[in-house]
Amino acid sequence: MEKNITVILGDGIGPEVTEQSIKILNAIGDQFGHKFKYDYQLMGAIAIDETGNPLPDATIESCLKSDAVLFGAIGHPKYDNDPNAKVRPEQGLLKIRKSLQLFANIRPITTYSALQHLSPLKQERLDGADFVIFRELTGGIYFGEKKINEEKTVASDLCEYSRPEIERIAHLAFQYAQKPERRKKLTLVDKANVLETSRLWRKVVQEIAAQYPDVKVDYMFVDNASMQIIINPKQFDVVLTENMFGDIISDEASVLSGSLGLLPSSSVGTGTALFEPIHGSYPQAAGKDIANPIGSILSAAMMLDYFEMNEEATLVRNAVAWTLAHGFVTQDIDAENNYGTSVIGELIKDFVEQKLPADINKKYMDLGKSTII
Ligand SMILES: NC(=O)C1=CN([C@@H]2O[C@H](COP(=O)(O)OP(=O)(O)OC[C@H]3O[C@@H](n4cnc5c(N)ncnc54)[C@H](O)[C@@H]3O)[C@@H](O)[C@H]2O)C=CC1
Ligand SMILES: CC(C)CC(=O)C(=O)O
Ligand SMILES: [Mg+2]
Repeated sequence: MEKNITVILGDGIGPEVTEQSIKILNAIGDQFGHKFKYDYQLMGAIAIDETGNPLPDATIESCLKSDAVLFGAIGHPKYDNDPNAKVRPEQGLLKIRKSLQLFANIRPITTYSALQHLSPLKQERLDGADFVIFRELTGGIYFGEKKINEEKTVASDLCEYSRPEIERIAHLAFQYAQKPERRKKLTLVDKANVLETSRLWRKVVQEIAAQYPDVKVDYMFVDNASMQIIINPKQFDVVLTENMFGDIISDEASVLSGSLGLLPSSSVGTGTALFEPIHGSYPQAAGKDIANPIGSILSAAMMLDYFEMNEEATLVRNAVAWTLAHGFVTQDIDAENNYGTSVIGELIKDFVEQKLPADINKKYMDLGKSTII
């Protein structure tokens, strides 16, 4: 198969984690006879520096023509620390999501037995926790009208949702909950005791639920959900929620996995799908070869699933699980015994290429690691 992929490296650690995913996609291509063609485009602070625009038209044009988009991260402290900045990297990200109508951001929360010692939770609470967050991505407070008065003393951000915006992601989430591998449970996370938008979400979800009688639905306020994710994560199967709540609770849920650097996502809608790790540009780590590339690599695996290359995706996920189980981890997972971003990427690539254990042993013993395959 041949696939055209728009690659947006972005800012901070975006380029170095995405580079690992490209290595692995190329290895998958060689192994399975696929051709992945990449078109590199700009977005974020780097795009502002080079063109004055956080999302140049050329980037959107490339995305619209491609089979999928692989994205790293955007964001730079020079904008984060300047509340008066007129143009910001994040505007590029919001605009690409809107332009490609990526209304559903799917964030699987996976736990790895090899990493459970990292969690502050008791193991029995965590063992087997596995849920998927369906985060609405093109509506809500991130997209509502923004205002600030002339004196800069009062500001507001409008949170607005329409029935069709809720319906389309709710159907996707219910259909996902019906999959054979799921536990047929959907939890709507909202703040319906306070917010009118949340009451609309509840009403619409209650109506739609009737079309999915095999899926058990429950409703949870976001403040309680934030606590339940930590104390009883196994109760969740599919979590459906609005844009900002989904953004926040998914970063929180990454603690169950062991690091924000581990979690991938896919964003889907009516056009080209986009795949990105859930983390940001982690500017403190940029260029240091210390960031965890696994969130990006697993996003590439989600892209392979989207291309219906399921065997290929499974191989990448197995490779990731293998590295974690054998202690090949970055410093966010183990502060004392760790490897660089590029070594982890290289090792996952070697696994995908099914290099002989003896070859892998030699290579990684040279790096000072003795427990191999
Ligand atoms: N999708 C995107 O492009 C996103 C961009 N941002 C932007 O990123 C910039 C930094 O934002 P932060 O709030 O610091 O969030 P962040 O996600 O970049 O980093 C938060 C913390 O998570 C950890 N972390 C994140 N990614 C990691 C990785 N791959 N490996 C190991 N540890 C990792 C680090 O401890 C880091 O300090 C800001 O400009 C923000 O606007 C934030 C979130 C998403
Ligand atoms: C930078 C924001 C616009 C987005 C974000 O935090 C996210 O999508 O996870
Ligand atoms: Mg976020």
